[in-house]
Amino acid sequence: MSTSEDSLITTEVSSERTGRSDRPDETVLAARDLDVYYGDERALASVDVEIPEHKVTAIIGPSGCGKSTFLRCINRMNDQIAVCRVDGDLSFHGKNVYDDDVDPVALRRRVGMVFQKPNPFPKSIYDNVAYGLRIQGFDGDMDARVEEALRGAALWDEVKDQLDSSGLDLSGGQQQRLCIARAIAPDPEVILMDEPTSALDPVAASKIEDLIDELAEQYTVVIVTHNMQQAARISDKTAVFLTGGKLVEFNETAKVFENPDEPRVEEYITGKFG
Ligand SMILES: Nc1ncnc2c1ncn2[C@@H]1O[C@H](COP(=O)(O)OP(=O)(O)OP(=O)(O)O)[C@@H](O)[C@H]1O
Repeated sequence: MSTSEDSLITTEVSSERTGRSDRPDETVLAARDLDVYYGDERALASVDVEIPEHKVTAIIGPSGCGKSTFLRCINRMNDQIAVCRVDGDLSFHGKNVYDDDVDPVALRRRVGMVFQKPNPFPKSIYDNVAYGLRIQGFDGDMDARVEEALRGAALWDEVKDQLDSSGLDLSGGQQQRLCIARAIAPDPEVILMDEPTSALDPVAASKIEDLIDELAEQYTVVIVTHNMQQAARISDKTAVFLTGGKLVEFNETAKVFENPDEPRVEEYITGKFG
């Protein structure tokens, strides 16, 4: 097993994440014995994990190991896949989100999502951000909320004079920040991100990484990434899924990257497979 002097990847694990790492963990999401099937195929197998509030949790692992499936369970996006079946418990503040009395639309208001490919609506920048608020029947100061969300997504200064232009006319990185503004406008507690930078150039990706660091002050962030350097740079906790949909290691990011408990995780992180 490696020691901290013999780190598994070249990127340093940041230990100074604006004081977040020193805060004790308060569980906001917990999976217990979570199984997910697509028809007869099991995509997640007995997953147990506790995701802490106001921190960044990275989900890593080889292709097809169930990372996106796990993310989509959290806000019940898997409901839209007819063959998908979920067993076990996935609780948000102690309430199983799969209980009959949970309204998935209300859940998604509290657990927002940002996807791999920026997907703004073919609407103005303003209307993209206002969209979710209008659906909610928000009757407060819309201009102020739109500005606040765009500022929160580090986009306001770039777009404040063109709020009526189409969101589709922005660059890829700006479009992704617009999608983040759209996700935070309804003031969720959790933001799920499924490979949010993989379609972006390195400069745009780096801006999103900085933004994720800021967002974690206010929100709980769960991010799926294929990029291990990114996971090491931006996350407080790392969950490693391996083939068969098993969560094989979950710990502080520094521990996972510098001295993992599981030999298979070390092999994965050092690029021996995956
Ligand atoms: N809509 C679906 N219908 C049927 N099977 C699916 C569906 N979505 C995912 N699967 C299967 O579930 C397993 C896990 O897929 P998932 O997309 O969650 O993995 P992943 O780790 O996110 O993969 P990647 O890194 O390639 O995006 C795979 O075997 C995949 O084929």
